[in-house]
Amino acid sequence: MDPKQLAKDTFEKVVGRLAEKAAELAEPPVPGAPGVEPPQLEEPTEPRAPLPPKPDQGAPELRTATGTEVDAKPDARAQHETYLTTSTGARLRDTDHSLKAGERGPTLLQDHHLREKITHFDHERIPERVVHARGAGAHGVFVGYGNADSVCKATFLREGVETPTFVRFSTVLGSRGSADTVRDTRGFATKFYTSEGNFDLVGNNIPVFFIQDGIKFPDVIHAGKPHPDREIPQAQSAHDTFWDFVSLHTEAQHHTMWNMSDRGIPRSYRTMEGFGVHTFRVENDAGDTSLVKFHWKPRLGVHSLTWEEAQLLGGIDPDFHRRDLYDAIESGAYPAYELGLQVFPDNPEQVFGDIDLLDPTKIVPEELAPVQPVGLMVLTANPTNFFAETEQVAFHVGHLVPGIDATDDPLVQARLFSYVDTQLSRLGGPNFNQLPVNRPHTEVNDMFRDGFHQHAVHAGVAPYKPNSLDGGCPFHAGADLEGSFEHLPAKVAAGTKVRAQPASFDDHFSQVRQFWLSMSPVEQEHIIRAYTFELGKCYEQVIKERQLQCLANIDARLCSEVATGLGLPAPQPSIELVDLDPSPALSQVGEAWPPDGRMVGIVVDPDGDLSALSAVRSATFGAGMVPLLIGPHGGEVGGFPVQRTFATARSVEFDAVLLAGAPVPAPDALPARDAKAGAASSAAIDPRVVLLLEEAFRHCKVIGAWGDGVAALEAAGITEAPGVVRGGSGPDVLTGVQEQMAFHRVWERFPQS
Ligand code: HEM
Repeated sequence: MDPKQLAKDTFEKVVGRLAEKAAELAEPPVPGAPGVEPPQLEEPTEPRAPLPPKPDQGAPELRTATGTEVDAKPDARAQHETYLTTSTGARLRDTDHSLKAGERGPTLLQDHHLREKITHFDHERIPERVVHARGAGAHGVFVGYGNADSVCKATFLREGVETPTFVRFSTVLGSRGSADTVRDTRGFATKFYTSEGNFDLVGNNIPVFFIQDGIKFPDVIHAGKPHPDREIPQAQSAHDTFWDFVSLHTEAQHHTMWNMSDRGIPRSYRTMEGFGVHTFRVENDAGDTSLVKFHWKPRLGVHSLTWEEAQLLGGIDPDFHRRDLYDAIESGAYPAYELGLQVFPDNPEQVFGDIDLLDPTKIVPEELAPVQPVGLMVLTANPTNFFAETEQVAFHVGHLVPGIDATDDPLVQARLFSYVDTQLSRLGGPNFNQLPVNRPHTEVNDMFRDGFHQHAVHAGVAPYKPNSLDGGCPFHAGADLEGSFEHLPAKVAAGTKVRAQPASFDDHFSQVRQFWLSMSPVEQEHIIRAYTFELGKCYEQVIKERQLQCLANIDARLCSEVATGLGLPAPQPSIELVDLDPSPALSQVGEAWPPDGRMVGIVVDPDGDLSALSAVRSATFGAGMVPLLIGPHGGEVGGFPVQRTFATARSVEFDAVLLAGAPVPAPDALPARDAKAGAASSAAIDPRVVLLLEEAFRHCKVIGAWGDGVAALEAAGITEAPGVVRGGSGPDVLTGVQEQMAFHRVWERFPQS
């Protein structure tokens, strides 16, 4: 079957089932799901703010990752019952007043409820993750296509097998409360609750890593985190220690180049690729092994913010990515990602051509080894409780299932140690795999006993094997070993114990140059600006000069333009530059993508002509996009709910802006800016709308206007330009807008931001 059709059918199957489930539950239909009519127009559309408390949705196989007895038991504390209890179940009459000796007297030590309540509160926080502290999670389902069988016997990849998943997206450097849209790598960690135990694919949105050996992980993280004396800057790489590290450890240059590209500021978690980074070894039913790299490909394409958008969002909506993921799922615009494999023959050297597959600072270009789709994941439900799920989820690269094994990549080897070690202190003891979000959906019989937060009541007297007291010796004759996990037999290169790495790890620049040469002109421009900004924030001259030397070893123009921006001379390369073939797959520009789940802001004027509004909203829903009405005030306009007001809306939130009217400022509003020559007076249009349009235009978004909306466009100084669709009926304008949105931005209008 045509691979694109297979992905479409699988997506429609999963989403269609959710629509049926929604209908069964007599909930509002899921906008965007195939076959689902646009919602009742008088109903508020998503996202609402603030969202109401979540009702029990009664769909455990899709809603929760666990399906365990803990979830099944009603918990009075979570059910908003009519009475409260202590933690041991005694009913409380009053939780608002402490027990005192008289109304104005001192509080009594006897007040157990006061002490219990405050003590529990005092201990609510756990340590944040040492890296990737800021994150957002979602539940999903993965469906295998079956074509991976020829290389990998893992059951979750078999045709039609459905496996629940939990995904946590994250930034790396910032603390738990930091902003989402900073320039950084994004984590993309997936837990598959397979029938053979949990498989965790703990990846990033960048396919290479800063270091080649995990022993340097504390060093690179110390360099990226805030300076230890002042604890600034937060969630930034634009500071001396980061650039000191990456310019001294030139193996980091490849990852750094990806960070400086648009990949460092994704539009959304929904429009981000994911990479397992390391090479894994897989085995098929016949026992043949191959080497593979895992890729996640978002169904909506790979899209980024502009730098200015990212900065604005840091102030306007620091939760932008978290909110975007949550709202998209709530509104039925389910994020979907295809899992793909690059497959390489297993060979003793573990190389593919000239590329060392054990070096995590190298990619294998897709043009040399295509990414073959093997299944689709659809994120179908938000967590019910952030702490219980997103915060307590514990991923581990060692959570492998039969048919998949790690390789000798020295980075993954250190990771195999690090994750459980950090989780022991983060989650307060050794029993965190009993937490609902971490618990496998298979039976567990691990003979691990006791320890902090032990929830299981283990029966028996012989937690050791073999034994002759607890009825069985499963590892002896007759035991069912079918389907057990085994490390795949791979030859280990024998040698002397050394602290050293192979010579093949020494090339730190050729693939960085390849990335640079694969970018479109506008992407190259963004990269130059990013380096210039970041190095411009460094104080130490020697660090800037050393990084310029690295840039000279990547590309002369890149180096000279950044050097000009810094006011420094551009050095000559210290190595011979190698021109690898560019890899067009690395560029984000040029391909058309479906519009599903895109946010369309519609500016309305309560006093204007609203006749096309209903049809435009329906058509937007019908195309799988989310229309958000932007009005001068809250409440309703033309019978439709206003989701954003001129005070709360900024163009950065929208993928396209439509103008259904030309709202004038309120009579008592501050005077607007001067009218522009040759255009309608901007003073005639609410200045907040003018700002919205100016920004949308500057950020190269598609803009559409009809009726009076055209006058508003002109008031913002926007006339004929690529990506501006004006005139005709509202639905016609939407059709034109939708076609151009397929490319995410109007690239011809760059560079302007
Ligand atoms: C290819 C390189 C790497 C990738 C793709 C990667 C990815 C990730 C991701 C996605 C997370 C967040 C997991 C979550 O959402 O809970 C994470 C956390 C973490 N990583 Fe890595 N990482 C890499 C390298 C390393 C290395 C080399 C080490 C240490 C030797 C390391 C140690 C950690 C630790 C300690 C955490 C926090 C885990 C927790 O508290 O649960 N990582 N990593």
